[in-house]
Amino acid sequence: MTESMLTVADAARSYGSVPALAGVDLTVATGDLLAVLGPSGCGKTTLLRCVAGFERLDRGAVTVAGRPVAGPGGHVPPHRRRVAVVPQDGALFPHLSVADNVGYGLDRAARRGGRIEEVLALVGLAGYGGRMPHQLSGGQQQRVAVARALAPRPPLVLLDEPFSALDAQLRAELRADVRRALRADGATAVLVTHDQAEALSMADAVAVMDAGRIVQHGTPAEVYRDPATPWVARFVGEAVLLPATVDDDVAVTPLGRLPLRGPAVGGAATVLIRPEQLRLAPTGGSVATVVRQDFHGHDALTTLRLADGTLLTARTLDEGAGLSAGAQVAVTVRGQVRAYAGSA
Ligand SMILES: Nc1ncnc2c1ncn2[C@@H]1O[C@H](COP(=O)(O)OP(=O)(O)OP(=O)(O)O)[C@@H](O)[C@H]1O
Repeated sequence: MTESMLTVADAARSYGSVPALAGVDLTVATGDLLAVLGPSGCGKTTLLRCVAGFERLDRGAVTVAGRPVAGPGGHVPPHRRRVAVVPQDGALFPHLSVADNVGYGLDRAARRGGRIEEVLALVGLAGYGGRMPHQLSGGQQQRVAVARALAPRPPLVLLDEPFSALDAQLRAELRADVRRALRADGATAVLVTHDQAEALSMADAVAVMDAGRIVQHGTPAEVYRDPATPWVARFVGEAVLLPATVDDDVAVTPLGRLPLRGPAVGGAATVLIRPEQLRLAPTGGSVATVVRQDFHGHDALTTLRLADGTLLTARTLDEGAGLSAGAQVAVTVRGQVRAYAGSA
C-alpha cells in the first residue's frame, strides 16, 4: 500500500461565525498530485494555509511525511514544516536572478551539486538561470516558482491556483509541463483550484470541496462519471439531471427506460446524464426540438426541449452540425446513468 505523505484529520477553522473548514479529512498518497476543487469561498485556500502552517487549526490535525505538524501536539511554524508553496502570482524575489531565486532554500552543497540547473531543466527553463524575473513572461515566472518549490526536495508541494493569471492556451501548456515536472521529480503535491478542467486533467485524485467540507474524494474519472451528489455532478462538468422513477436497475425517465449503475435507489429519483451520452439522429428516439446551439470549435452544446418541456444539453460533434433552432431531432442515451434518491 502507498504511504500517505499528507494526512488531514477533522480539520476545522472558523473566522468569527464563518466556518471556513468544517471538519476536513484528507489523505494524499506519496508521489500523487491531489487537486482540491471547489467554488469560490468553499475553504480551499484556508485548507492550504493550515497545511502550510500560515493559519492555525481550531480543531483536528495535520501530518506531513508521518510527522505531526498541527494538532493537539502543537503548531509547527511554516518554515519548519518542509512544505513548499507555489503562490498564485509566483512571488519571485525581484532583485534575485532566476538561479538565485531557485537556489534560495538550498544549502551550498546542493547549489554546487547542480540541483538548480536540474529543476530549471525540469520546468523547461534550462539556461535561464542568469535572467532576472522581469525579463520573463508570466508563464515563465510561474515555471521558476515551481522550480524553486521543487529545488529542496520538500516532502510536499502546495500549489495555490498557480495558473489563474495566465491566458487559456498558456495555461493548458503549463498544466501539462508542471504535471510532468512534478512527476519526474517524484514530488507529492496538492493543487488548489476552482477550475474543473484543471483538476480533472492534472490530478491523480480530486477532492471536491463545498462549504468547508470534502464532499467527494476519488480519481478524476470517478468524480466525473460517478459524482457523489447532483451538486458534484453539476460542479465538475455539464450535467443533465432528469426526474425519474427507479424500478430495480432501470430508471424510467422522460427519455425512456435507462439502465442504471452505481448504488441502488428506489422510487422517486434524479438521474444524471452527461451531454456526451446523448445521441441525436433524424429518427429513432425521443423527439426533441432544438432550442439553440453553442459552438465550441471541438464540439457543440445543443440545447433541446422535449415535448413535456424538459430541457436537455447534448454534446454533439458532426451529427449535430448545423442544427438550427426549431429543428426536430430524435434523442437516445448511450450507456448507463447514475440515479440519486429524491428530486433534484
Ligand atoms: N482572514 C479571514 N478573515 C475572515 N474570513 C475569512 C478569512 N479568510 C477566509 N475567510 C472566509 O472563509 C471562507 C473560506 O475562504 P477561502 O479563502 O478559504 O475560500 P476559497 O475556496 O479559497 O475561495 P477563493 O477560491 O475565492 O479563493 C470564506 O467565506 C471567506 O470569506
